[in-house]
Amino acid sequence: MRVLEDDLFPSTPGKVKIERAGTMNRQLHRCFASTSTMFLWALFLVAMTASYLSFQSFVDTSSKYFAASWGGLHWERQIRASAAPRRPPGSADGAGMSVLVTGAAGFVGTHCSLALRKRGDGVVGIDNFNAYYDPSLKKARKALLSSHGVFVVEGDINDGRLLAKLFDVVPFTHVLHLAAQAGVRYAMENPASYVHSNIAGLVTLLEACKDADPQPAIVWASSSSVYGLNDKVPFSERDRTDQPASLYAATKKAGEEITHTYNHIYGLSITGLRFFTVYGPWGRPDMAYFSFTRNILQGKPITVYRGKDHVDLARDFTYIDDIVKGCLGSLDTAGKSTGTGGKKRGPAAYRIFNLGNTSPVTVPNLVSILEKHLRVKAKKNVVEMPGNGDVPFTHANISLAREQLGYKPTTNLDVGLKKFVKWYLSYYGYTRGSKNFRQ
Ligand SMILES: O=C(O)[C@H]1O[C@H](OP(=O)(O)OP(=O)(O)OC[C@H]2O[C@@H](n3ccc(=O)[nH]c3=O)[C@H](O)[C@@H]2O)[C@H](O)[C@@H](O)[C@@H]1O
Repeated sequence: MRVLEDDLFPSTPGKVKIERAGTMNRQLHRCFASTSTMFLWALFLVAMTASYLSFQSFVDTSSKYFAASWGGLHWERQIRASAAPRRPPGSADGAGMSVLVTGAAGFVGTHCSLALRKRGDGVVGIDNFNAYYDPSLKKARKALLSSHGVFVVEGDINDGRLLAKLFDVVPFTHVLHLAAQAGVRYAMENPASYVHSNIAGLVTLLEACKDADPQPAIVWASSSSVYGLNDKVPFSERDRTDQPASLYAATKKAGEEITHTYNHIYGLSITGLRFFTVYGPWGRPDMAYFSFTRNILQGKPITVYRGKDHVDLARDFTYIDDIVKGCLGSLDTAGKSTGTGGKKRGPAAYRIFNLGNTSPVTVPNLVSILEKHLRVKAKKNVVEMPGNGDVPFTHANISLAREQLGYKPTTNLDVGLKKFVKWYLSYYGYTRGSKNFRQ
């Protein structure tokens, strides 16, 4: 109390100087005292920050290893159970296969996994549930798979440790590789995601496959988009594919070259499937038939692209059940991989097939069919096709797949879209007139 008063109010004017000097001393002293206090506080704060940061990095690192959504005895038991074939003993088509399906919670992945499971093959799925489109649809597909005894691991094909672990737990006979960054036009928005999934992810997967013992046979999804600016119709596997029109197409084409390398060096059996605009129930919301349906029902306009000189765009739209038959046919006829321990022991099959419908339909016709099944007129904005990677038309020649896989598409666009619309209305809970959507 005294010090405080002294400092603030000198007792006699004559002593001001002396007192001031004394005060200054005290102030200096206090100043030094407060500087050292500040220094101590600063030191304390630095120490706190450092320990916080190192704790954070420990949390980050440890979460990679300890909080991963995979691993452990229970997890391994689930994987083994899901991978075990359950074909009836003595069935004509052998013991059944164990298939690792990548992108299992995707559109084609879900349908193929279910079909394999239903005929008694073992299936384990892997999917990263990314947010390219509504992940709740992917979760719903996962729940559907789970109700049929198919286990889906939440993980990324770029995670080499996870893949190695999966091959450690199960000697998969086949890999059906469908995980990819899909979509032609989105490649201009997010090019890196295509490199990440379709190039880096593919290589990580192939590395795991070539290291696996036994090596699995691989069937994977390429795309009709590899034909790019090819204008010779219908597209045959022998046609040129060196003029991609989008980065998406370029990454799929790169995938064909990369898989060839792994076939050549390591003896991996490879089948690449060029899918032609696949559609159907549980489909992808980013695709035109799906987003058109949503907009038409909500009374919103749709944008219909048109080619140069007012030519309509056309696609060889292929129904999902036909694609599933092509995928299973490819798995059934895939020759074995020949390598072991990362070493090739002999030549292995390298195949590429078109899986299309062989009857292209124009986009305005697609819209008319949807209008018919939805019983709602579309509000159409017709605009010239922007230069965003689209190609004017696709048309598959499927003679190779017919010969070697017994592939024969049976569903036309009218029938297929009717089935899609039925699924769409049941899934999103639309009751006609009430516009009661759940999206
Ligand atoms: O088969 C393939 O290779 C590809 O098929 C589809 O790609 P795409 O044929 O472009 O399918 P959609 O995006 O559904 O487009 C279909 C047609 O509708 C047109 N479209 C699309 C969107 C739109 O708003 N308006 C419109 O007229 C497109 O130009 C195209 O002609 C898939 O999205 C790709 O992942 C796949 O690899």
